[in-house]
Amino acid sequence: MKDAKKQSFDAIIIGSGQAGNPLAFALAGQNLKVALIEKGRFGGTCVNTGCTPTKAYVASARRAWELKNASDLGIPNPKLEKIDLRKVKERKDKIVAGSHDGLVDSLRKEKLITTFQAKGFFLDQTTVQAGSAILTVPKIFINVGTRPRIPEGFENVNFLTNESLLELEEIPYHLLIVGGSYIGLEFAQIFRRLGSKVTIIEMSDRLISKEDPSISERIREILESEGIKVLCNSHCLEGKNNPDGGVRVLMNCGGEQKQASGSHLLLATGRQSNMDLVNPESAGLAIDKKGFVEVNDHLETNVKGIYALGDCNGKGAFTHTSYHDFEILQNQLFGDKSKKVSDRILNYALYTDPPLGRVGMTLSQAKNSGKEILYAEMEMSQINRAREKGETKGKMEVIVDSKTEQILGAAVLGVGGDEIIGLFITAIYGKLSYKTLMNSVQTHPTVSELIPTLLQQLKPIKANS
Ligand SMILES: Cc1cc2nc3c(=O)[nH]c(=O)nc-3n(C[C@H](O)[C@H](O)[C@H](O)COP(=O)(O)OP(=O)(O)OC[C@H]3O[C@@H](n4cnc5c(N)ncnc54)[C@H](O)[C@@H]3O)c2cc1C
Ligand SMILES: NC(=O)c1ccc[n+]([C@@H]2O[C@H](COP(=O)([O-])OP(=O)(O)OC[C@H]3O[C@@H](n4cnc5c(N)ncnc54)[C@H](O)[C@@H]3O)[C@@H](O)[C@H]2O)c1
Repeated sequence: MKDAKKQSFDAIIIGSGQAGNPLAFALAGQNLKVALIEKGRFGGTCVNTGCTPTKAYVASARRAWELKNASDLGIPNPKLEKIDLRKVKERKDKIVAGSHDGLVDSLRKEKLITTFQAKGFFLDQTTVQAGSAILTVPKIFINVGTRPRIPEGFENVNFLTNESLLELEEIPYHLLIVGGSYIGLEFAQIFRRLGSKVTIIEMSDRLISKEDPSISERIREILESEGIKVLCNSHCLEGKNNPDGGVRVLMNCGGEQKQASGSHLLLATGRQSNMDLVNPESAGLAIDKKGFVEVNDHLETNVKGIYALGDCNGKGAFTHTSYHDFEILQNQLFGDKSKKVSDRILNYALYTDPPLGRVGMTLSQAKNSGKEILYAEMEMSQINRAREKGETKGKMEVIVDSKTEQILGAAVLGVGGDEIIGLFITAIYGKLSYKTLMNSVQTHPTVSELIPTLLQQLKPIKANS
């Protein structure tokens, strides 16, 4: 590369993810010359192989489920043809292309942004190589995200990841899924509803083990009620190809041995940071034990002028956390410098159906926090709107700090839970007393109208000693 001509910019962004793209436009808006480097598809994981395509599939699977269960609501079940995954995929590809192409078009129109379709990596603290181009800058922003983590034991088996599963054109006959968390559970219900047999294999003693046991149990019940098989406490896994073209997963090599056979295998066992792809050692960047780049509350790495945003810094693992990282940097660079990572309140939704909306502490975390807490829960089956919709699975729960009266956490597992949780998120950000929400009059008939009633039922609950 000695002969390559150096190009200079005001800023380089490595990775066109949920933070990098808005940052590129914000920097250009300040009249800065920006290089945006992307090794794959512009738009990153969420747009191309994450949120957008999976939520499009969730919607198709939901429609299939509604048709199959039409008679529950007094409508005759229609005669259904076999689902053609190519059609479902075509719809998904169109939605993804809409977002991807819109972004690429906007990037093309912005004269101050130069895009590079190549892997970007550090040569030193101010120089990055992208393909044959050598770029030098005073400021570098890393937004390289994560990729599927492939555990040991699967070296000799054909497996799918979230990326390749989304490219299938035939519905798997029997999909084995290793990993019972966000990706595993969303795909399990999607493919079950589209017609696959599905088996989830999870090493923990319960599904989505970051949640409280009672929520994990409810989600398991919901999935099992649709015919999904769940095998928890499955350790020491090994994948093997079957002679018939299928796959099998062997479990529990030390104890009672088990195995599950299927036609396809999805590995949904978490993500690993892409920081190793950027040669962090050439810039002297500090990387933690899990492979994430270390940043402070303002997203600065240990090297002056180099910042890291999104999943690769280990401070978040969602699109909204990555976008918030962009907002923090924009505020730090061009605003009043008031925004920081530690202001963020954890929240997310799991897009099973019904979905789980979650904010703040779980009950177990609140019990361990040493705070005096109030707790209330309500079954979805007690809520008229849920009954009218014929969707009574799940529950709502809320945890309050009895001294400050502020809400510490809430979960809504039930119809509309992904949207309803927003009420609690707003109350927490606004540091509202729970009584403000309790005394509000909510629209009838909604699930939210029962939140004041839920709060009236708060009772003290013992902390863990
Ligand atoms: C199946 C699935 C479903 C999901 N669903 C949701 C959801 O419903 N809600 C939600 O909030 N989150 C969801 N997520 C998580 C969400 O997609 C991520 O949190 C989000 O995309 C992270 O954005 P990011 O900006 O950190 O990086 P990414 O979006 O991962 O983008 C990083 C980009 O950097 C590129 N890159 C990597 N290394 C280099 C390099 N050396 N040079 C150049 N480019 C490089 C990559 O190709 C990629 O395009 C889901 C994830 C998956 C996998
Ligand atoms: N709705 C959403 O917001 C959404 C949806 C999908 C993905 N995501 C994001 O994507 C990321 C990845 O999701 P994920 O579900 O792959 O990861 P995860 O880290 O949440 O869960 C991985 C699961 O796999 C299990 N596991 C790991 N190794 C195993 C092994 N060898 N054998 C058996 N089980 C094993 C773990 O116990 C865990 O339950 C998450 O951080 C999440 O934030 C978010």
